[in-house]
Amino acid sequence: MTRSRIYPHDLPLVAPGMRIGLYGGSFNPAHEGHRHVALTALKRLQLDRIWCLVTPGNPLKDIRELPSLKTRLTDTARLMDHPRIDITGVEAKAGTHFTAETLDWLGTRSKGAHLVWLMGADNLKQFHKWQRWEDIFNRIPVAIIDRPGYSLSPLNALAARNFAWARLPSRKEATLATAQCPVWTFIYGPRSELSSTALRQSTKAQGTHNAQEP
Ligand SMILES: Nc1ncnc2c1ncn2[C@@H]1O[C@H](COP(=O)(O)OP(=O)(O)OP(=O)(O)O)[C@@H](O)[C@H]1O
Ligand SMILES: O=C(O)c1ccc[n+]([C@@H]2O[C@H](COP(=O)([O-])O)[C@@H](O)[C@H]2O)c1
Repeated sequence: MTRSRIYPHDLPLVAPGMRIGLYGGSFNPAHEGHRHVALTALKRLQLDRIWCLVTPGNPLKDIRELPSLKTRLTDTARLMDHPRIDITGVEAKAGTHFTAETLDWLGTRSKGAHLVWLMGADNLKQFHKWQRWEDIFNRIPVAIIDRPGYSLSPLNALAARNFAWARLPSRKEATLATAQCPVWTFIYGPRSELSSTALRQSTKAQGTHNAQEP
């Protein structure tokens, strides 16, 4: 049993004024670093809910070995296990792989809510490669969560430089959800070393090790 609800094909309920963090990810597999990001955002941005948008496939990643959406939804819910963190596979249903398209699709369906886009600092570094990335900045507040190895360099990346003037200072981060776009903030604080890449590598190494045992 998990306290996070799964919405395989639709969205959780929205109430006017609700502050919702949209947390897109591959979750291949989900790990405690993801939970750390979600809990940090809930607290520091004073959000009501987080929706984990489990992607049908990140357009910038090789998805040939991506586990099924169903597996990733179940595992992410088990990992998050929080009454204010919901898990949805709605992007597959909507047929959107690109975040800008997801935001188009969410438009009328989340009317009255204050949405915030959440991502780790590694994604800020390559954000200018995302489809319509400036459009994303112009339409939704963005929160970047610090990650080991990415505390400084992403701030020199194109997206951060072009929108430097729209950065909200940390002392005001709790107002991000209702601030006027473009607006973004970088959330510093405790960080998690975990990554899906490291977990996949250790699972693979474990498999090789077991296969070699007599
Ligand atoms: N430890 C972490 N600290 C901060 N952000 C994280 C962390 N792990 C994942 N994220 C962020 O969570 C989102 C989903 O990440 P994803 O599911 O791709 O996990 P990942 O560990 O980054 O995976 P991979 O190693 O395969 O790239 C992304 O925005 C990513 O930046
Ligand atoms: O829209 C894009 O061009 C785009 C490019 C790369 C990643 N994304 C989204 O960013 C989120 C994080 O992806 P990932 O693989 O780093 O977990 C996920 O929701 C992806 O769909 C979106």
